[in-house]
Amino acid sequence: MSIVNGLFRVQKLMRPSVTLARCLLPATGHLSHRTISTPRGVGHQRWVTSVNRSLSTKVAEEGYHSIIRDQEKGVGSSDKHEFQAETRMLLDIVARSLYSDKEVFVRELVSNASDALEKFRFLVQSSPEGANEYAECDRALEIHIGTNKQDRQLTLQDTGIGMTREELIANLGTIARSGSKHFIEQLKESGRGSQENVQNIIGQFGVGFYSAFMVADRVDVYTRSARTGSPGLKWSSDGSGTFEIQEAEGVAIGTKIVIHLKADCREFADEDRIREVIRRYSNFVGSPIFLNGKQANQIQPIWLMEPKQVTPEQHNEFYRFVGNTFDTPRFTLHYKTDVPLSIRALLYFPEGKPGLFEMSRDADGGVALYTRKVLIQSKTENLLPKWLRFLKGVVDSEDIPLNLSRELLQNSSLIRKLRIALTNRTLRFLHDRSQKEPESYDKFYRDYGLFLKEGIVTSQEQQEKEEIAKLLRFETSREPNRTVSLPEYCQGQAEGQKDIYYLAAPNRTLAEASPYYESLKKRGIEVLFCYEAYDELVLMQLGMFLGKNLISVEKEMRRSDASSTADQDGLLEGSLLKTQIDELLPWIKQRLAGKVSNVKTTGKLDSHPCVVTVEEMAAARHFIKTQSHNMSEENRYALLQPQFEINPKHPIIKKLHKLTTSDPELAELLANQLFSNAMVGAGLVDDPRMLLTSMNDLLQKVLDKH
Ligand SMILES: Nc1ncnc2c1ncn2[C@@H]1O[C@H](COP(=O)(O)OP(=O)(O)OP(=O)(O)O)[C@@H](O)[C@H]1O
Repeated sequence: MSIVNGLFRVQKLMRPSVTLARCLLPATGHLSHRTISTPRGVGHQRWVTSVNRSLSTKVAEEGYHSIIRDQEKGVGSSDKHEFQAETRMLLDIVARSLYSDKEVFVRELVSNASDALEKFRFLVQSSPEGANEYAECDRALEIHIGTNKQDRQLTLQDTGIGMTREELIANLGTIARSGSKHFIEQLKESGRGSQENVQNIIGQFGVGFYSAFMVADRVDVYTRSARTGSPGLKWSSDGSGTFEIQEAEGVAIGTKIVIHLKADCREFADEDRIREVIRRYSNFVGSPIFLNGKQANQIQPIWLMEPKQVTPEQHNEFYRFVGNTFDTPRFTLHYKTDVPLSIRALLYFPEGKPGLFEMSRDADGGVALYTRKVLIQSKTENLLPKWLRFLKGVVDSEDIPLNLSRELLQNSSLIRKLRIALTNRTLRFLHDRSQKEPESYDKFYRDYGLFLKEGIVTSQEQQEKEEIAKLLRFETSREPNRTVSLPEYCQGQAEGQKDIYYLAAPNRTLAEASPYYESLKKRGIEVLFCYEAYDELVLMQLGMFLGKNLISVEKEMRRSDASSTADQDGLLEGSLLKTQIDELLPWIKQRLAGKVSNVKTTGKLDSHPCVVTVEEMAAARHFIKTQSHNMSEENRYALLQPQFEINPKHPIIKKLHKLTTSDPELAELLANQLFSNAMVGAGLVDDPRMLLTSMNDLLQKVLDKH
């Protein structure tokens, strides 16, 4: 008590501008040796810092500091409100949940308290009228937690922004939180699902304030907004369907949450249990957390430490804190630079595979932006490109002015510069990992390769696309079970090979048997095999790499006319004669009218009778898979413009030529079947069952003769 009184006395002695500066300081009370600009000007910093230091030392010496008092009391009548329907549903599920990690409610409430402190710090900082608009700006920004075993109570109190009556109704009566919204949506989709399902979803999103009802019979919230002249308020609910609000006296600025614990959750009234939970999830919260009067968190900004001095344990803890996660980081990128911008970055690559939620482009990024230890925004959009949304961590840049508004942050050229620098550094780091830890990198690539591909497709800069592309890996025609990068492929190219060839197929066997690959195989040219859906679209989007064109094998086949001219001259041994070809091509074209745009011969096939080529095979396949379902066959062919290429040396084609005169009906069935087969081979038929009827007609006709 005496220390607390002493503390306030010293604060009162400070001049107003100094006390304001005190609340602008990073709540850590740690020392910044730089001068921070405040709305009231620059200059008192060193003095304030030293006062702060002596105050915190004093607190530390005496070891006890608590603001929790049992002094709040509701006065007058109370208003009854109903929770929004979705909130009721959420509360209902949360209360009945057997979720084993109930302790996460502490993390959620501490995180809300910390947000409330940061919001206050930020508002005062960015508002020139800060000192007038807000009351008691000189109060210390802290979080206090009190346990009371006897009454089975847990209390969390912060000195942050607090809430007005309207805010109370909106914030604690409806679902504002994006995570909770997703939670409800998922739940609706899974038709409420099994208990296990519900638990997984809660674990994935967290449900914010409402998670308190996992452990509470009743929750009382006392709050007073920091805006000058705001009244104290009490919010109370048992989490069933309604909540009550009334005015209250004895309420300090900020928010105090009193949790009346359920009988089977009495463990959370135990100091040691809560200390353990704080250590696990909230150790690095940027403001001091006092548990029963003793500081319980570390609040050391480890991203500002020398990278070599941070232990793996510290990284693990910090990663769990910033990432809201249970795993450990697989890679850690911790670096600092002053050119071209001042950057202190600590970025983690998650160990776990990305969940469905992270895969969605709607998912938030996981990197917080600080400037000189002051949090500007926890999930800063645009700080990294969307495709790097799986990264967790912190970026601190002294070049970001303290009073830059969050809206301005979205479009700031500074943020753009930061993004470019961070992206380049991350790419360089991954490239390094691929060289120094190829096995770990390959595993990362298996888990997160899709994000890299998204980066190539979404990036606007060819140079950036190519930098990302260096990280891709493909098996090639040369050797099974071994992947190569694009630079390695280029190094292995024969002199004079101008292009990079790729082939999309579901697996190696189909790739090797592809008719489009036959001629390149004969020429001994290495081809990248793409087994993943979208790979070919990614390479098509990439277009070029190190000045070489990326060409699909289908395109290569279609574009080379030279050899087919040779065919048409009848130069190839065992081929149909030119006169026969001249008869056959128009005949086929007529029989396949409405389906093919052109029929020609090719010298690039050996064991296959024919293929279909289209202008851009990857785009065509994507179109067939995603958009062609409601389209007539006629329109589909009109859009695809397939070119039918036949092999004039192949026995079936030679036979076809004969049949055009000896048995035109059978010849027509055969031509149609060959075309349909080629369309299947090209991956341009979404359901091959369509072919069965015509195939049976053909078989029947052939078997008639026997
Ligand atoms: N201690 C607090 N002080 C002031 N406002 C609070 C406090 N706790 C909660 N709130 C308000 O209630 C709102 C709802 O809280 P909840 O935890 O459900 O979601 P959230 O914190 O907004 O979610 P998210 O973490 O996704 O941003 C908060 O956005 C905040 O405005």
